[in-house]
Amino acid sequence: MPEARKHGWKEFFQLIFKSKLPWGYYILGLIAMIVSTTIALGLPLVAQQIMEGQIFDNKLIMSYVGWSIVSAIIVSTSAFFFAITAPKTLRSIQKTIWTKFIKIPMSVFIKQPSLQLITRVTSDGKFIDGVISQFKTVINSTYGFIGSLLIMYGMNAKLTLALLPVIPYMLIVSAVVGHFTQKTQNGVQTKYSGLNAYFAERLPKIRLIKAFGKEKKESELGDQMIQQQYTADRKRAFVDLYAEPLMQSVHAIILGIILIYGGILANKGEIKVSEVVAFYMYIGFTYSNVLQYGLFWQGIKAAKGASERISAILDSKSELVKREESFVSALNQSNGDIKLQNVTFSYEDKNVLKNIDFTIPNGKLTAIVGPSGGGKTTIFNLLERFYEPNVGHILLGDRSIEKIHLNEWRASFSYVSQSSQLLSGTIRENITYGVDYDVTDEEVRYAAEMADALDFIEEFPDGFNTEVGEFGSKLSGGQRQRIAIARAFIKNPQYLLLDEATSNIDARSEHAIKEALKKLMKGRTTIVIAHDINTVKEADQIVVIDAGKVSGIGQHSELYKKNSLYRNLVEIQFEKNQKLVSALS
Ligand SMILES: Nc1ncnc2c1ncn2[C@@H]1O[C@H](COP(=O)(O)OP(=O)(O)OP(=O)(O)O)[C@@H](O)[C@H]1O
Repeated sequence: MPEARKHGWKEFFQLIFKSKLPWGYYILGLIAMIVSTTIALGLPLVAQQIMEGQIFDNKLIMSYVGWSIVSAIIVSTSAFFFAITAPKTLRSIQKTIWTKFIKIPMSVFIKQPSLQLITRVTSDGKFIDGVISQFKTVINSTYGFIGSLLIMYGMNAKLTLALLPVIPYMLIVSAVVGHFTQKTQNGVQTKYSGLNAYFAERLPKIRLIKAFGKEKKESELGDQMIQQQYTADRKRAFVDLYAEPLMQSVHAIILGIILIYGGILANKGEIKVSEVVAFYMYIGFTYSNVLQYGLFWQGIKAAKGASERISAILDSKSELVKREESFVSALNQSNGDIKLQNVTFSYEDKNVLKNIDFTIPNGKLTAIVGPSGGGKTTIFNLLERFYEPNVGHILLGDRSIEKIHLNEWRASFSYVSQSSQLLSGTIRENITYGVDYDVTDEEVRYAAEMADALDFIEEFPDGFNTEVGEFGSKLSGGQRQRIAIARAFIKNPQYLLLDEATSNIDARSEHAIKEALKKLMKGRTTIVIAHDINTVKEADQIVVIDAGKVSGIGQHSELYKKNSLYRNLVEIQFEKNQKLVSALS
C-alpha cells in the first residue's frame, strides 16, 4: 500500500466527496440549527423586556414561551437530521474503504499487518465522521457568537468592547486544552490499539501458550500493557481535571467584567440592569462552544491524518477483473496446458523464483517437490494470480493468462490443503462458498458424500447447519479438509491445486482424505505439492524445485536415477513420512 503522504487538505476533501455523504440531511440539519440559534438570539431581548417590569404582559410572556417552544422543536428537528447524517456518513466512508480493500491486489495487501488495516475501516473512518459532525457545531457557534457580539454592541458598545480582550484569552485556553486533550487522547488510542493487537494475536494462540507453559510470562506481558493503558488513561483524565478550572476561569473573568464594569456603567445610568442580565445571557449562551474550537482543530488534524491514511488505500491500484478474453474462449482455443515461461518472481525485494520453465499438461497429475522454502507455494500463488511474475509469462495455450478475465480464471481453480480456510458460518455455507448459483441440498449432500464428509456432518445434531466456529475452529483438521474438498466438488474446477501436507491427521482420516482427493482429481488437471511417496510415484510429471529454480522434471524412476536432490528427498523425507504413517496406523 502506498505510504500515507502529507498532502494537506486534498485527501480530506477528496475522501468526503468520494464517500457520497448525505448532504441533503446535513444541510437541512444545519439550516434548522441556524434558525433555532437565530430565535435563541432574540430570547434574551424578550427576557430583558420582561425584567423591565412587563412581567404581567401576557403577550410578551406568551411570546417568550412560544418562541422557546418553537426553538426547542427546531432544535429537535435539526438533531433528527443529524441523527440520520452521522451513521450514514460513517457507513458511507466505511463502505468506500471496504469496497476498495476487497479489490486491492495481494501484493499490496500483505505489506500491512491486518490489524492496521482493520483500523483504517473502524477508527480512521470514525475520525472523519467526527469532524464532519463537529463542523456544523463550529458553524453554528461562530454564527451565535458573532450574532451575540453584534446585538450586545448595539445594546452597549462600552461593555461589549470591555469583553473583547477576553476573546484572545478564550482562544488560548481553547488551544491549550485542545492540544493536551488530543495529545493524551492519542496516547490512550495508541495503547488501546496495542492492547487490542496483543489480545487479538495471543487469544487465538492460547493453545501454544499453554503447551509451552508460558501462561505466567504472557500474563505479565498482558499486565504490562494494561498498566500502560492505565497510565495513558490517567494522563487523559488529569487533562480534564486541569482543563475544567481553566475553562471556568474564562467564565469567571466574563462574569467579573459584566458584574463590575456593568455595575459601574449601571450606576452611571449608561446601561440598564436588565441589559446587564441580557449581556450575561448572551455570553453564557455562546462562550462554552467557542471554548471547544481548540478541540475541534485538533480533531481536524487527526481526521486529516486519518484521511491521508485512508487515501493511501483508496489511491492504490485495484485488481483489474475484466480482461480482454473470457476463460472459456481462451480454454477453447488451447489444449488446456498451462505453461510457465521463464518466470521470475520476488516478494518485494526477496527473489523467490528464478527463470522457471515447465508445462502443466491438461488432465494430468503434476507433482511439485523440493526442500522447504524453495518456492512451491509461490508457484501456486502465481497460478491463482494473486501475484504476477516480474519477468516471464504464464500461458494458457499461447495466451498470457494476464489477458484472461481474472475472476473467471480463479473460478477455474480450487485449492485444497490441510489448512484450507473456513469462515465462521454453517457447514453448508462453507461448502457452497464461492459458487454464485443456488446450490440444491442434494448437490451439497452429494459433494459431502464424495468428500467422505457426510458421516461426520450427519453426526452433528444440526447436520449441515452446524456452525463451524471462528476459522472452522470447532472442526478437526481432517474435517476441515474434507469440507474444503466438498467445496471443491461443488466448484467443479478445471484445475486443482493440492497441498498434501497431512501432519496432524490420523491414518484413518488420511486414508479417507486420500480417497476423496482421488475422486476429486479424476479427469482434472491437478498440481500437487507432494509429501507422499505414493502420489509422487503416480504423478505423470514431477517438477523438483530447489531454491526457486527447476532442478529436474520427469517421472519418478528417471528422476530417481538422474537427480540427486530428488533421490535424497525420496530417501530422507518421503520414505521417513511413509514409515511414520505405517507406524501410527
Ligand atoms: N508473503 C511473503 N512475503 C515475503 N516473502 C515470502 C512470502 N511468502 C513466502 N515468502 C518467502 O518465499 C520463499 C518461498 O516460500 P514458499 O512458501 O513458496 O516455499 P515452499 O517451497 O512452499 O515452502 P514449504 O515447503 O516450507 O511450504 C520463502 O523463503 C519465504 O520466506
